[in-house]
Order: sequence, then structure tokens, then C-alpha cells
Amino acid sequence: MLQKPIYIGNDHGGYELKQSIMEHLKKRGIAYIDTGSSTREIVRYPYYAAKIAGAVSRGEADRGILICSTGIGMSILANRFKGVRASLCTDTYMAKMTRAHNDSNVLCLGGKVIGELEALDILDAWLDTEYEAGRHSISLELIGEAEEHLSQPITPQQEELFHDFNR
Ligand SMILES: O=P(O)(O)OC[C@H]1O[C@@H](O)[C@H](O)[C@@H]1O
Repeated sequence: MLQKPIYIGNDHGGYELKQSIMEHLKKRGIAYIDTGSSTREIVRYPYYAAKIAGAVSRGEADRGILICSTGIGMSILANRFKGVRASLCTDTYMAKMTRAHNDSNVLCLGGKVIGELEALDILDAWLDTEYEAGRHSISLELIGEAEEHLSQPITPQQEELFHDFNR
């Protein structure tokens, strides 16, 4: 059960699909806040992606959904924010796995890559799959450690940890 509304962002390429996503969330009784572009006019996707990724990173939102033409540009930007694990999904398997294994907190979709029904199935899989934790929590810790040292070269000790599969 989600505690906070899902933040949604989109550019022109994601405008159409966002309408279906919002309708679907409404039907499911899931609260959302739409901070995306409200027209088909050409806009800059990094601006809209940063609003959602920033909100998730600061803890104002637990989950976000980003929709652009391919989902790629927005996922590139979102994953630069601390604590954001943005997942570009093109099928339900990816959506389930990224929740179960990566505790994904931002779903990225490509409005020109997948059809409406496929997108809604992906969304449901992402919403309904719980994070498994267990062995995956070590990997998330490693991602967190990498985030702390983004612009610094990895030390030999960190390098060692990355290759220690017994952790
Ligand atoms: O549509 P334009 O502005 O040409 O390019 C931006 C798109 O390029 C991709 O990274 C994103 O999918 C975004 O929607």
C-alpha cells in the first residue's frame, strides 16, 4: 500500500500515454500528483524529469512515473538523483523484476515505444510487486555506496567489495 501520492511527469512524447495512466490510477483508487506537461507542445524533458526525481530524492514522494517518447532521456536524468532507482520498462517481466530486485521507485515509460494496454500492464506489475530484499539489499547498498563516490575513482577496497559475491 502506497503512503504518498505517486508523482507523474511527462514531456510532449508522453502526453498521450499519461492520460491513460492517470485514468487507470484513478480507477484503481491510487492517488497521484501530475506535474508533467499538460499540452502536446514541445518541451524539455529534463525539466519535468527533475521535478519528479527531485521529489523522490527528497522523500516528498515515494514513487514517481516518467513518460517521454522513449523513456530513455528521463531515465538518464532521474538516475542522477540520489536515492532514485528509475527503471525503463518495456514489458511486465522487467517491471516485476525491477520492483522485486531493485526496489525501483521511478517507472519510466516510452509513449512511442509501447502501446496503451501494454503500458497499463507494465504499470500494474510495477505497482503490485513487492521488493524482495534479502540478497538484493546488498546490491542496493553497493548502489548507495557508488552514489556517495560518483565523481571519485573507486578505491581498491571498494573494487574488492564489488567483486565479493559472498556478501
Ligand atoms: O522529442 P525531442 O524533444 O526531439 O527529444 C526528446 C526525447 O528524446 C528522448 O530522450 C526522450 O524520449 C524524449 O522524449
